[in-house]
Amino acid sequence: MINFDEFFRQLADSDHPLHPFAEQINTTINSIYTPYSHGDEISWQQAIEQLPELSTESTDLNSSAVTARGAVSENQQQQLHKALMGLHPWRKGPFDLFDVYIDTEWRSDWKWQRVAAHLGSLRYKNILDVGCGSGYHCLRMAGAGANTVVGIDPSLKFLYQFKAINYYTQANNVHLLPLKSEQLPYRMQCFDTVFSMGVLYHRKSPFEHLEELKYTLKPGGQLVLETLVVDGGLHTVLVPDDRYAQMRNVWFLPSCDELLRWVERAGFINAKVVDVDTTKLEEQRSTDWMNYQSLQDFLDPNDHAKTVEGYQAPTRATIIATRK
Ligand SMILES: Nc1ncnc2c1ncn2[C@@H]1O[C@H](C[S@+](CC[C@H]([NH3+])C(=O)[O-])CC(=O)[O-])[C@@H](O)[C@H]1O
Repeated sequence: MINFDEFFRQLADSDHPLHPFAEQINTTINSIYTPYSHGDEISWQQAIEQLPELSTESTDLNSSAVTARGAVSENQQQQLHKALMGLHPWRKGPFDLFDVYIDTEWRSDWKWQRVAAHLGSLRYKNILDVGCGSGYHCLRMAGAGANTVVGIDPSLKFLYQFKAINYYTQANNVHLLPLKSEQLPYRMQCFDTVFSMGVLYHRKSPFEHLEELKYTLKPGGQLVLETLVVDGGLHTVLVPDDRYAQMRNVWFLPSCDELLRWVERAGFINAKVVDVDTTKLEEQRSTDWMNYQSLQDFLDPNDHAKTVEGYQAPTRATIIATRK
């Protein structure tokens, strides 16, 4: 099972920025997470139990693959590979544990490289990563010197993947919780930076999401918002008829200008687009560690500028803004 003891142990310190919310977060987690009520959780737990005991001699949270190194035998590597494969599919990474390289579906390091260049220093910051997946970016934030990183994601399997990784990377200031942003305590106003990357388009109400993000931040805190956009000017928004790039749960894809307007109307200032990037086939692809379909299968085979549904191919913008 996923155990949050270390998180709550740290929150018991009255100086911890999340201290005032400990009880409320605990109540919420208890109301939504009943160990082993998900049919696959036993097999994920078994994968964790099969991880070999290895002693981490060094870690590197600052290079493209989040890395743990140490002495390891060939036998132990095989055991590690097998246990980690028990948590397939691996979507966000890459990771390198004792020379077992988890070549994830996404080169999340490419996104981090595009985004991190515009953030300023993360040193001593308290950070929230909404929709954190396996926690890859959370670990990169810790590598950049963050004080505390809280990642939230409703998908329990990602928490197990993080548990496996952090068993070796041992970043005890990074915590993943099985929460949606809607389930966070209202008006926490305790984070210096909030990331929402790849989440806004999954929300039926983008303004509610922007409000949730705003109230997690201290006044003057920084929003880092990454989401799918379309070409066009102000007042341009795509609402797909049904699926978008085969995804069922995609709702609003604004143009960059329209997105900036949303962010400012939601109560942020100094909003600016720092990056726009059309996802390349090399950035999101099937690998041994994610052997289902991937971007190539979601694009028009005759015209990679379009999705199979005929929409603009996935293009993502990153916006940085400040809470008023
Ligand atoms: N309401 C919600 N609250 C919190 N998380 C949510 C919610 N809805 C969906 N998610 C979670 O948001 C993540 C979106 S993926 C981005 C991962 C990472 N950030 C990345 O930038 O690579 C999308 C992509 O593939 O880019 C998933 O893990 C969902 O479970």
